[in-house]
Amino acid sequence: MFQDITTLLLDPKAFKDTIDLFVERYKGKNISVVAGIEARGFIFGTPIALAIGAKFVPLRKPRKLPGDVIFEEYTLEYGRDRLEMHVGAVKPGEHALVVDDLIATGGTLCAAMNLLERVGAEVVECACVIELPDLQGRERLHGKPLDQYLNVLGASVKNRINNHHDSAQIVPLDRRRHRQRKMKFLKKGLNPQRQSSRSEAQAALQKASR
Ligand SMILES: O=P(O)(O)OC[C@H]1O[C@H](OP(=O)(O)OP(=O)(O)O)[C@H](O)[C@@H]1O
Ligand SMILES: Nc1ncnc2[nH]cnc12
Repeated sequence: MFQDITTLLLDPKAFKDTIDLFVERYKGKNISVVAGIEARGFIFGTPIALAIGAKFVPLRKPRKLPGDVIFEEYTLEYGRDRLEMHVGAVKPGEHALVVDDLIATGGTLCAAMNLLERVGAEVVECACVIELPDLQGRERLHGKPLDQYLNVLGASVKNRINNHHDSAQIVPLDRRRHRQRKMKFLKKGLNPQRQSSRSEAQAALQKASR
């Protein structure tokens, strides 16, 4: 199922509640960097960074950042991708929080942590709104705690949001929508500039369209 966070964003009170819950946890914890993962990690990461007085460092998909970058490649549920970070954005010894909307296989968060650790930063925690526990993404976090504030399986915080904000339910979209998105991703893999090889992407496309 594709887990969609845009319903949460439609309700300003619920969105603010969610951000506040992260801020309560991280304020005063000596975190100087919030690293947000493109694209949905930017939505949650920037307000958290502003509220705790940390700088915001975007971790972006290939060829988006204008300066010199270091990068990490990783595998997703369907295909491969790559995250990039500007050289010099994070200094050795800094304390970092990684923020994304969702952890599935953990490949994306693992790549983000590797980038930060390669430049000598310490990753304090990874913060997400949703966890898909069946995919066991936690196991790829190098032992770093995952802090999740709106667990789709019904953690207390999700209940707080869902009980108080009728329009803010996080809803799984139907399988057709998820499949369409997956096909779109795999088609992008047919572009030789992307990380997936042409033959890998074609094989995956055939499998997905069965
Ligand atoms: O735990 P993982 O298996 O690595 O998957 C989680 C990642 O997948 C989604 O992003 P996606 O790669 O679809 O990119 P997008 O947000 O730019 O659409 C999501 O926003 C996470 O970043
Ligand atoms: N099931 C899912 N829903 C939303 N985003 C995702 N990214 C990876 N898997 C996902």
